[in-house]
Amino acid sequence: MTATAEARPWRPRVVPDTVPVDLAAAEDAARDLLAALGQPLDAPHLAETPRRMAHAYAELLRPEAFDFTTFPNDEEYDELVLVQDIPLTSVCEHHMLPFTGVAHVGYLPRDRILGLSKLARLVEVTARRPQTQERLTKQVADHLQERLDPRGVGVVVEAEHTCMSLRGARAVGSRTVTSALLGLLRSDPSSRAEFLALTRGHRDER
Ligand SMILES: Nc1nc2c(ncn2[C@@H]2O[C@H](COP(=O)(O)OP(=O)(O)OP(=O)(O)O)[C@@H](O)[C@H]2O)c(=O)[nH]1
Ligand SMILES: [Zn+2]
Repeated sequence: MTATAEARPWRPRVVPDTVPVDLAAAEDAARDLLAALGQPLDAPHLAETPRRMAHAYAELLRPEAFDFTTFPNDEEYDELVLVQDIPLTSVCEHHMLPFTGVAHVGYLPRDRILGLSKLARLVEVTARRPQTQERLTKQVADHLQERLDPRGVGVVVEAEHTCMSLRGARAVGSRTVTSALLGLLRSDPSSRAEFLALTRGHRDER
């Protein structure tokens, strides 16, 4: 790469793997599901519900492509970059019920820095599929490591799973915390401690 090319923003597109969505078939299936669950679908107030269910799930499962815009790290900034409290909505793959919370995503830059909003977009694109919280956390970290090649990556996710709070165990208010640390944020004790203290300190304030 020439010096001029390096000075420019670099914008590879992140395009999620998606398959075409058949909303009409989803609506029929939602109608069948509700009928099988004994719901009176001929009642006027439920007439539109299968269509809404199909659209709602399609929306929850529809990731949007985005540009992974990076810039040269001209100032050789070498401290932690951390975006806290990125809102998160995903769907648990076991029950297809939502889990919601926040992600804290950070990295230690090397040659390039990332457009800050791209950390939030990366969380969003990774969340819009049937997930476990552990996989979601690891995928965000791995993706950032592969694309940006920073010296370290840290991801903490805190979420409430409605499959555990609204039904089943009914553990209302319980939060699950997961983390993925790579590179120096995993191996260097002081970098690791700083990242975890910043994310934990933030949690304790709430
Ligand atoms: N590890 C992990 N488990 C999850 C996640 N989301 C939901 N689960 C769990 O997946 C498990 C599925 O367990 P099963 O026993 O097959 O399902 P179930 O009979 O509906 O279980 P209960 O929820 O306990 O009523 C439950 O313990 C859920 O709490 C997640 O993101 N990560
Ligand atoms: Zn679940």
